[in-house]
Amino acid sequence: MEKVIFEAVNLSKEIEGNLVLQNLSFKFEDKVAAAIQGHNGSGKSTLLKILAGIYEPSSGKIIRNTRRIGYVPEHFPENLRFKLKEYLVIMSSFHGISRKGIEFELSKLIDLFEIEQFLEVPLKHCSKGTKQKVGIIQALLAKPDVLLLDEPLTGLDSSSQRNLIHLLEKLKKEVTIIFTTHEDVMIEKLANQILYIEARGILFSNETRKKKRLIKVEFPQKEVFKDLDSIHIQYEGNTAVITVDSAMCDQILISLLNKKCSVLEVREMR
Ligand SMILES: Nc1ncnc2c1ncn2[C@@H]1O[C@H](COP(=O)(O)OP(=O)(O)OP(=O)(O)O)[C@@H](O)[C@H]1O
Repeated sequence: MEKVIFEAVNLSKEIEGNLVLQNLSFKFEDKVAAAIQGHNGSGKSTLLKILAGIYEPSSGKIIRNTRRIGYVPEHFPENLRFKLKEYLVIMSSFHGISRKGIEFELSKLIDLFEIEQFLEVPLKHCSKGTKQKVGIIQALLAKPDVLLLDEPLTGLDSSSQRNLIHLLEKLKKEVTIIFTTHEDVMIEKLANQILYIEARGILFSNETRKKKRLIKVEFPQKEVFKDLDSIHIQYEGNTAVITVDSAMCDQILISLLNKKCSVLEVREMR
């Protein structure tokens, strides 16, 4: 079982007399890539701000079992006079990175996000996509274990969207990513959990796409699977392809090995 990093229990949030979120209960596990979905005004950004600790619930509770949270708001500040690199150096010092460490940390992220050619460009002249990357880099400089992204694809053209999704796919191996979005492509590529908020703030559904693993084994006889009847098994001659929740994988592997099965393949599925 993965560590639970956020748990909401009957969480409600009222802003200026308006009940925005009502009685939400959910969990996010460590290293999840979770999408928060819902119509305009359903409360997605508000929920993200609660996860970030910018807002506290009006009632109910939120348990944050995190070390450090990186939050990237939907809109990067307008009209910043700093040049891109100058701005990131200033942000690094806010995060307590030593002068010596700054160049090293920044160069890794500058390479990863491919923004080398814009380092001396004033931020107010950078494209929306570049500013979005700067926002994420700024959050990553704090070495967060959780990255919260509010509508990261808004305003980006389709190639910048693909580019950013690709980066996030790399990052999700290292860090928990929770994002709000209206873009199906982002959910399809990244999310293994979806939290859906219905209008008027009521949680409509909380669909969890659990991580799955595929196990391929050679088996002596079909009886070895008789205790695994709730698990999806596809037979090909004397090999079987079994789909299991990742959390159950080790336990099932041990049981199959004990029953003289030969394991041919184990891999993560999306
Ligand atoms: N600071 C605030 N003051 C007053 N009302 C607010 C504030 N923040 C949010 N709200 C209200 O809370 C509701 C939810 O807003 P929120 O921005 O969380 O929705 P959202 O789902 O992120 O919307 P969108 O998809 O349009 O970005 C809206 O009705 C909004 O007007």
